[in-house]
Amino acid sequence: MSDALFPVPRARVEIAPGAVHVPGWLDVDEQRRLVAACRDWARGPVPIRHTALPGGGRMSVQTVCLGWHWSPYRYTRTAVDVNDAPVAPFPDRLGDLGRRALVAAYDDPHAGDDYTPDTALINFYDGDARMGMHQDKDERSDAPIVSLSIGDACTFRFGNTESRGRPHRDVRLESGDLFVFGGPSRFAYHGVPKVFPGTADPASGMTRGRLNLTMRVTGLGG
Ligand SMILES: O=C(O)CCC(=O)C(=O)O
Ligand SMILES: [Fe+2]
Repeated sequence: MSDALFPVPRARVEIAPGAVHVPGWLDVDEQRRLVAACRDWARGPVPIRHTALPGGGRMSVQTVCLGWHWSPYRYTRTAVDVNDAPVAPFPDRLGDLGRRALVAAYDDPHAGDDYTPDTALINFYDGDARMGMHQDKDERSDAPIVSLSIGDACTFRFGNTESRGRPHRDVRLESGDLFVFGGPSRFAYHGVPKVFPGTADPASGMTRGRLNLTMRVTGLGG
């Protein structure tokens, strides 16, 4: 039976209360469109970069932001640690995608009604890039985080709200997967200990590396 004629809802997997993994949520056309848009955003007005850390190091991941610029550990309207350019606006169609994502993840037609993300962080992982366990806590809002993955698969480690340590669950995120964390899981520690090079399907638009886009509500207004 053809998927196109009889679309079947994707299975949702609840990883923790409020944290849901929806495998294969984006179809390949949506993945390709998003990759093309991310390539544009990566060029400027703020070029994608390895974020400098206060300790002197740099993140192995490369990041570019929309709506608000994130640098450790705050949001600003201009790229204070790059070229001081105003960041590209947060596009309406990403907000629409974010609202659809909540509907799918929480299996509730109204889950996205009041969701108005105003920033996106676009992360590119190549080579040995990874991301240590951290909380997304520079936002002044407890609205859910919507995370989309395209390209190489990775291990996404989803922990607890108390510490970087156990208990945690390792989830393999593949191209097109959606992961939402909100409610009691909104401030859970999470990270990406491993990316699996060469696992990307070129049909996704990514020939190498992993792209991750997270949408957030900063709660900063204006
Ligand atoms: O790449 C991912 O899946 C997670 C990214 C992340 O946690 C972040 O940008 O804060
Ligand atoms: Fe994060």
